[in-house]
Amino acid sequence: MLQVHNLTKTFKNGKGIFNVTFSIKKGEVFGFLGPNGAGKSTTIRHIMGFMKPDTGFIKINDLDTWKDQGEVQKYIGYLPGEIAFIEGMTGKGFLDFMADMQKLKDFSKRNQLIERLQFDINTPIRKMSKGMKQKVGIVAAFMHDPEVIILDEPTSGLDPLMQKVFIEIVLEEKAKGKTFLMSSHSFPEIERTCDRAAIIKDGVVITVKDIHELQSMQRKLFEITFENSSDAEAFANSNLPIEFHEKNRVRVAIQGNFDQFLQETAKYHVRNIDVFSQSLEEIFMNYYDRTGALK
Ligand SMILES: Nc1ncnc2c1ncn2[C@@H]1O[C@H](COP(=O)(O)OP(=O)(O)OP(=O)(O)O)[C@@H](O)[C@H]1O
Repeated sequence: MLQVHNLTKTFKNGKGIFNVTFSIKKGEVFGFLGPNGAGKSTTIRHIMGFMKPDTGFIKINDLDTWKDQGEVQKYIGYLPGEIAFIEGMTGKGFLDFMADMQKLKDFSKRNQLIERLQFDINTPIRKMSKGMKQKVGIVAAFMHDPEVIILDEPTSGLDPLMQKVFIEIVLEEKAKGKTFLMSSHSFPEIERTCDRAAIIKDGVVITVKDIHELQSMQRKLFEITFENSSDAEAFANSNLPIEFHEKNRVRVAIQGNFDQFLQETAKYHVRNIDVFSQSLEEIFMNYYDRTGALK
C-alpha cells in the first residue's frame, strides 16, 4: 500500500534522512518512533509529496508521491506536526475550507468527529489551545474517509481523555481496513494502536519491529512495598533482577517475562506496587546495547 524506498534527503547542514526504507500493508497501523530531530517529519513531508527526494521514491497505491502528487492526495488524510492555519479563521472556517479542497459531500463523519472530540468549531483558531487546534487537524485528516491516514505526532497537546478518544477512532478506522502511518515519540501511544513500528534516529531507520517484539524490549520497574521487612528480605533473595532493597521496599526490573515475577510476588503480603515504564530513549539505549555495532 505504502512503500518508502531508499529515501535520502541531505540538508545543507548535513542533517536529513538517509536510505529510509520501509513498507506498510493495507489495513496496517505503522508507527514511526524517534526522538526529537530524528527525521520523522522530514520523511512524512516526502511521503506527502511536499519535498523532492535527493534519491529514492515513495509509492502509495503504485503512484509516486512526488511525481503523481495531485492524484495521490485524494487517497490521503494528513495531520501535520504543526498546522498552518489561515489568520482570522474559526475552526469551522478552516474545516469548510478543507472540505472544499477535499470535495466533501457527506458531512456526517465530520459532525460525528467534532462531537466525539468535544470542541467548539466557532472559536477563532488564534484563541484555541494547542490541544483544540490538534482536534481541528484530526477532524480535517479523517472527515473525507481517506484510505491512507498519515499523522505526525497526533496526540501532542491532547489531554489523556482525548488521547483515549483518539486511539478509539484510530482502532475503528483500522477495523474498516484503513492504513495508517503515525509518528510519535511516545511509546504508549504507539503500543496501543500499532502493528509494527520503525525506530529512526539521526535520519537512519535503526529497526522495523513487530510491536510485541518492541514491547518485550521495554523494561518495567516494579517498586513493591511489602507488609513487613521479612517478606521484603525473602523476595529480595529470589533470583529476580533486584535493583534496590531497603526495609520493606524492593525494586525489581522486569523485561518481557512477567510470570516468574508474579509467582514470586504472590508468595508474600504486598501493601503497594508502583510501576515505572522505561522511556523510549531508554529503549533505544537498550537496543543499541544489544546490537553492539550501533552503540
Ligand atoms: N529545511 C531544513 N533545513 C535544514 N535542516 C532541517 C530542515 N528540516 C529539518 N531539518 C533537520 O533535519 C533533522 C530531522 O528533522 P525532523 O523535523 O524531520 O525531525 P523529527 O523526527 O520530526 O523531530 P520532532 O520530533 O522534533 O518533530 C533535524 O536535525 C532538523 O533540524
